Amino acid sequence: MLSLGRLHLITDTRPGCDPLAVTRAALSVAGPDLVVQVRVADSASDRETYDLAVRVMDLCAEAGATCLVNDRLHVALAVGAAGGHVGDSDLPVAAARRVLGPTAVLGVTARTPATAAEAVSAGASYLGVGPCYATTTKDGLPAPIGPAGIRDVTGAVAVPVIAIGGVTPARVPELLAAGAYGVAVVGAVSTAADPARATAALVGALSC
Ligand SMILES: Cc1ncc(COP(=O)(O)OP(=O)(O)O)c(N)n1
Ligand SMILES: Cc1ncsc1CCOP(=O)(O)O
Ligand SMILES: [Mg+2]
Repeated sequence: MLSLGRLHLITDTRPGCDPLAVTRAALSVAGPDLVVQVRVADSASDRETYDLAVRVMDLCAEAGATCLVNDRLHVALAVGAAGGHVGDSDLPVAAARRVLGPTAVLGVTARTPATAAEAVSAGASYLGVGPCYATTTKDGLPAPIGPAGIRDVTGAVAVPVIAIGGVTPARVPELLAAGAYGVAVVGAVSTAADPARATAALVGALSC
Protein backbone atom coordinates (compact mmCIF):
# COMPACT_ATOMS: atom_id res chain seq x y z
CA MET A 1 0.00 0.00 0.00
CA LEU A 2 1.02 3.60 -0.59
CA SER A 3 3.15 5.09 2.18
CA LEU A 4 1.26 8.24 3.12
CA GLY A 5 1.21 10.47 6.20
CA ARG A 6 -1.87 10.21 8.37
CA LEU A 7 -2.21 13.91 9.12
CA HIS A 8 -3.00 16.19 6.18
CA LEU A 9 -2.85 19.92 6.78
CA ILE A 10 -4.67 21.92 4.13
CA THR A 11 -3.55 25.52 3.75
CA ASP A 12 -5.97 28.20 4.87
CA THR A 13 -5.66 31.31 2.73
CA ARG A 14 -8.74 33.10 4.02
CA PRO A 15 -8.21 36.74 5.01
CA GLY A 16 -6.30 37.03 8.27
CA CYS A 17 -4.72 33.58 7.94
CA ASP A 18 -0.99 32.97 7.59
CA PRO A 19 -0.64 29.63 5.79
CA LEU A 20 3.16 29.64 5.87
CA ALA A 21 3.40 30.34 9.61
CA VAL A 22 0.83 27.60 10.27
CA THR A 23 2.67 25.16 8.01
CA ARG A 24 5.94 25.91 9.77
CA ALA A 25 4.33 25.33 13.17
CA ALA A 26 2.74 22.04 12.08
CA LEU A 27 5.98 20.81 10.51
CA SER A 28 7.89 21.63 13.68
CA VAL A 29 5.74 19.02 15.45
CA ALA A 30 4.80 16.45 12.82
CA GLY A 31 7.90 16.66 10.58
CA PRO A 32 8.12 13.99 7.87
CA ASP A 33 4.79 12.46 8.89
CA LEU A 34 2.87 15.54 7.74
CA VAL A 35 1.21 15.91 4.36
CA VAL A 36 0.65 19.55 3.45
CA GLN A 37 -1.92 20.20 0.74
CA VAL A 38 -1.64 23.61 -0.90
CA ARG A 39 -5.22 24.82 -1.38
CA VAL A 40 -6.10 28.36 -2.40
CA ALA A 41 -9.35 30.20 -3.11
CA ASP A 42 -10.81 29.60 -6.56
CA SER A 43 -10.25 33.32 -7.20
CA ALA A 44 -6.48 33.07 -6.65
CA SER A 45 -4.35 33.36 -9.77
CA ASP A 46 -2.07 30.57 -10.94
CA ARG A 47 0.88 32.83 -10.11
CA GLU A 48 -0.33 33.32 -6.54
CA THR A 49 -0.88 29.58 -6.22
CA TYR A 50 2.55 28.82 -7.61
CA ASP A 51 4.25 31.32 -5.30
CA LEU A 52 2.59 29.78 -2.24
CA ALA A 53 3.29 26.23 -3.45
CA VAL A 54 7.00 26.96 -3.98
CA ARG A 55 7.30 28.20 -0.42
CA VAL A 56 5.32 25.32 1.06
CA MET A 57 7.42 22.88 -0.99
CA ASP A 58 10.60 24.40 0.44
CA LEU A 59 9.29 24.00 4.00
CA CYS A 60 8.20 20.42 3.33
CA ALA A 61 11.50 19.51 1.67
CA GLU A 62 13.42 20.84 4.68
CA ALA A 63 11.29 18.74 7.03
CA GLY A 64 11.13 15.66 4.79
CA ALA A 65 7.34 16.06 4.56
CA THR A 66 5.03 15.52 1.60
CA CYS A 67 3.52 18.39 -0.36
CA LEU A 68 0.43 18.00 -2.53
CA VAL A 69 -1.42 20.65 -4.55
CA ASN A 70 -5.20 20.87 -4.65
CA ASP A 71 -6.99 21.20 -8.01
CA ARG A 72 -4.20 22.80 -10.05
CA LEU A 73 -2.12 19.89 -11.25
CA HIS A 74 0.05 22.03 -13.50
CA VAL A 75 1.18 23.86 -10.36
CA ALA A 76 1.89 20.51 -8.66
CA LEU A 77 4.11 19.54 -11.59
CA ALA A 78 5.74 22.95 -11.80
CA VAL A 79 6.88 22.94 -8.18
CA GLY A 80 7.82 19.24 -8.08
CA ALA A 81 5.15 18.32 -5.53
CA ALA A 82 4.55 14.65 -4.72
CA GLY A 83 1.11 14.88 -6.30
CA GLY A 84 -2.30 16.50 -6.21
CA HIS A 85 -5.90 16.23 -5.09
CA VAL A 86 -8.98 16.45 -7.30
CA GLY A 87 -12.73 16.47 -6.74
CA ASP A 88 -15.92 16.59 -8.78
CA SER A 89 -15.24 20.03 -10.32
CA ASP A 90 -11.65 19.26 -11.23
CA LEU A 91 -10.07 17.06 -13.90
CA PRO A 92 -11.57 13.57 -14.07
CA VAL A 93 -9.52 11.04 -12.13
CA ALA A 94 -8.12 9.19 -15.16
CA ALA A 95 -7.11 12.49 -16.78
CA ALA A 96 -5.52 13.65 -13.54
CA ARG A 97 -3.54 10.41 -13.39
CA ARG A 98 -2.34 10.96 -16.96
CA VAL A 99 -1.23 14.49 -16.11
CA LEU A 100 0.60 13.51 -12.92
CA GLY A 101 2.08 10.25 -14.20
CA PRO A 102 1.92 6.71 -12.85
CA THR A 103 3.87 7.16 -9.62
CA ALA A 104 2.57 10.47 -8.26
CA VAL A 105 0.22 10.62 -5.28
CA LEU A 106 -3.30 11.32 -6.51
CA GLY A 107 -5.98 12.10 -3.94
CA VAL A 108 -9.62 12.07 -4.97
CA THR A 109 -12.71 13.27 -3.14
CA ALA A 110 -15.42 10.62 -2.72
CA ARG A 111 -18.52 10.45 -0.55
CA THR A 112 -20.08 7.08 -1.36
CA PRO A 113 -18.82 3.52 -1.79
CA ALA A 114 -19.71 3.60 -5.50
CA THR A 115 -17.86 6.84 -6.31
CA ALA A 116 -14.96 5.70 -4.12
CA ALA A 117 -14.57 2.42 -6.02
CA GLU A 118 -14.81 4.24 -9.34
CA ALA A 119 -12.10 6.71 -8.28
CA VAL A 120 -9.79 3.89 -7.27
CA SER A 121 -10.30 2.08 -10.59
CA ALA A 122 -9.48 5.31 -12.40
CA GLY A 123 -6.18 5.76 -10.55
CA ALA A 124 -6.73 7.32 -7.12
CA SER A 125 -3.94 6.66 -4.59
CA TYR A 126 -6.03 7.77 -1.62
CA LEU A 127 -9.51 9.14 -1.02
CA GLY A 128 -10.56 12.30 0.80
CA VAL A 129 -13.95 11.42 2.28
CA GLY A 130 -16.42 13.83 3.85
CA PRO A 131 -17.59 16.17 5.08
CA CYS A 132 -17.61 14.01 8.18
CA TYR A 133 -18.99 16.81 10.36
CA ALA A 134 -20.26 20.34 9.84
CA THR A 135 -17.55 22.74 8.71
CA THR A 136 -17.35 26.49 8.33
CA THR A 137 -14.32 26.30 6.07
CA LYS A 138 -16.05 25.36 2.81
CA ASP A 139 -19.53 26.34 1.60
CA GLY A 140 -22.02 24.37 -0.44
CA LEU A 141 -21.18 20.93 0.85
CA PRO A 142 -23.69 18.10 1.21
CA ALA A 143 -24.82 16.97 4.69
CA PRO A 144 -22.13 15.47 6.92
CA ILE A 145 -21.71 11.72 6.54
CA GLY A 146 -20.33 11.06 10.04
CA PRO A 147 -18.25 8.03 11.02
CA ALA A 148 -20.94 5.74 9.54
CA GLY A 149 -20.38 7.28 6.11
CA ILE A 150 -16.66 6.78 6.50
CA ARG A 151 -17.23 3.16 7.40
CA ASP A 152 -19.33 2.64 4.25
CA VAL A 153 -16.45 3.87 2.10
CA THR A 154 -13.63 2.11 3.93
CA GLY A 155 -15.52 -1.13 3.47
CA ALA A 156 -15.53 -0.65 -0.29
CA VAL A 157 -11.91 0.23 -1.12
CA ALA A 158 -8.37 -0.84 -0.27
CA VAL A 159 -6.64 2.57 -0.58
CA PRO A 160 -6.14 4.91 2.41
CA VAL A 161 -9.23 6.91 3.37
CA ILE A 162 -8.56 10.40 4.71
CA ALA A 163 -11.53 11.77 6.66
CA ILE A 164 -12.19 15.49 6.17
CA GLY A 165 -14.59 18.14 7.41
CA GLY A 166 -14.91 19.37 10.98
CA VAL A 167 -12.23 17.01 12.23
CA THR A 168 -10.90 17.69 15.75
CA PRO A 169 -8.62 15.61 17.96
CA ALA A 170 -11.64 14.45 19.98
CA ARG A 171 -13.28 13.07 16.82
CA VAL A 172 -10.25 11.20 15.55
CA PRO A 173 -10.87 7.98 17.55
CA GLU A 174 -14.32 7.39 16.05
CA LEU A 175 -13.00 8.07 12.56
CA LEU A 176 -10.14 5.60 13.02
CA ALA A 177 -12.62 3.08 14.42
CA ALA A 178 -14.62 3.53 11.21
CA GLY A 179 -11.56 2.51 9.22
CA ALA A 180 -10.11 5.91 8.31
CA TYR A 181 -6.38 5.81 7.70
CA GLY A 182 -5.92 9.47 8.57
CA VAL A 183 -7.51 12.91 8.64
CA ALA A 184 -7.30 16.20 6.77
CA VAL A 185 -7.83 19.47 8.60
CA VAL A 186 -7.98 23.16 7.93
CA GLY A 187 -9.52 24.96 10.89
CA ALA A 188 -8.40 22.64 13.68
CA VAL A 189 -4.84 23.82 13.13
CA SER A 190 -5.14 27.10 11.23
CA THR A 191 -7.57 28.79 13.62
CA ALA A 192 -6.01 27.37 16.79
CA ALA A 193 -4.43 29.83 19.21
CA ASP A 194 -1.35 27.61 19.13
CA PRO A 195 -1.11 25.70 15.80
CA ALA A 196 1.89 23.64 16.97
CA ARG A 197 -0.01 22.47 20.03
CA ALA A 198 -3.10 21.74 17.92
CA THR A 199 -0.94 19.67 15.58
CA ALA A 200 0.50 17.76 18.52
CA ALA A 201 -3.01 16.95 19.72
CA LEU A 202 -3.96 15.58 16.29
CA VAL A 203 -0.72 13.58 16.02
CA GLY A 204 -1.39 12.15 19.48
CA ALA A 205 -4.95 11.19 18.60
CA LEU A 206 -3.82 9.54 15.37
CA SER A 207 -1.20 7.45 17.19
CA CYS A 208 -3.68 5.78 19.55
C1 LIG B 1 -8.01 15.30 1.61
C2 LIG B 1 -9.02 16.11 0.88
N1 LIG B 1 -10.28 15.63 0.77
C3 LIG B 1 -11.22 16.34 0.11
C4 LIG B 1 -10.90 17.57 -0.46
C5 LIG B 1 -11.93 18.36 -1.20
O1 LIG B 1 -11.62 18.44 -2.60
P1 LIG B 1 -12.73 19.03 -3.60
O2 LIG B 1 -13.96 18.23 -3.42
O3 LIG B 1 -12.16 19.08 -4.96
O4 LIG B 1 -12.97 20.50 -3.06
P2 LIG B 1 -11.90 21.68 -3.00
O5 LIG B 1 -10.94 21.39 -1.88
O6 LIG B 1 -11.18 21.73 -4.30
O7 LIG B 1 -12.69 22.92 -2.73
C6 LIG B 1 -9.59 18.03 -0.34
N2 LIG B 1 -9.20 19.20 -0.88
N3 LIG B 1 -8.67 17.27 0.32
C1 LIG C 1 -12.00 21.30 1.59
C2 LIG C 1 -13.05 20.54 2.29
N1 LIG C 1 -13.74 19.56 1.68
C3 LIG C 1 -14.62 18.96 2.47
S1 LIG C 1 -14.65 19.64 4.03
C4 LIG C 1 -13.42 20.74 3.61
C5 LIG C 1 -12.87 21.74 4.54
C6 LIG C 1 -12.45 21.14 5.85
O1 LIG C 1 -12.07 22.16 6.71
P1 LIG C 1 -12.17 21.99 8.30
O2 LIG C 1 -11.12 21.02 8.72
O3 LIG C 1 -11.86 23.40 8.78
O4 LIG C 1 -13.57 21.57 8.64
MG1 LIG D 1 -11.11 20.47 -5.93
